[in-house]
Amino acid sequence: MHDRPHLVLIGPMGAGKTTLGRLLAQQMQRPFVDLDTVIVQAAGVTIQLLFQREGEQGFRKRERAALADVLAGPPAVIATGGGVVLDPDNRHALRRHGYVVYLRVSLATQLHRLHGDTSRPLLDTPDPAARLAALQAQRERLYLETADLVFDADAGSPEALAAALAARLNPTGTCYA
Ligand SMILES: Nc1ncnc2c1ncn2[C@@H]1O[C@H](COP(=O)(O)OP(=O)(O)O)[C@@H](O)[C@H]1O
Ligand SMILES: O=C(O)C1=C[C@@H](OP(=O)(O)O)[C@@H](O)[C@H](O)C1
Ligand SMILES: [Mg+2]
Repeated sequence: MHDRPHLVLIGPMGAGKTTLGRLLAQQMQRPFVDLDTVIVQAAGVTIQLLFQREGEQGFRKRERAALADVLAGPPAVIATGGGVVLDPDNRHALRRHGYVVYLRVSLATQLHRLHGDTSRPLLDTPDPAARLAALQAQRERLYLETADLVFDADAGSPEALAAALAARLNPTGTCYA
């Protein structure tokens, strides 16, 4: 058994973690786990409601617990939420149990992909572009220090990007290079 069994996607909102993760898991014949979905299923309410009721802090607590559970489970392709790297214990756990890929995209791509989205409470603001830029300024360093591989996910269909990323990984989900 590989000692870092999971393939983990990190990166900002709109990078395509959920979309590419699902496709990659199919391609690699591994289970797909979306961390936000695990949190929502455990809580029984949406992420917007969790933020309303418990604040971002409450959401982060649930996110930390969900991540620990998922990392202790069977080898999977895991799509995280954009803020998972804020917690130092999460960063450590991700690197210990997974091969971590940072999906890098431009601010313009994020804005384009997330236009009209109402499911992300952090974007419920008059100026989503400024919010995304501020989040990236805070988090980019954390994505880079956590990642084993940085993958440019800015252009191309989800299918083409998933195939290109899979081509850079061997069957255990670690990098050839
Ligand atoms: N390569 C892509 N090209 C165009 N649209 C994409 C691509 N990847 C994802 N999307 C779209 O962008 C939005 C955000 O994708 P999602 O996978 O939810 O990102 P994340 O999980 O990183 O926030 C979704 O509507 C998705 O369909
Ligand atoms: O960047 C963030 O802090 C968040 C990203 C979201 O996931 P995606 O990155 O999949 O959109 C979700 O976890 C929550 O709304 C908070
Ligand atoms: Mg997602």
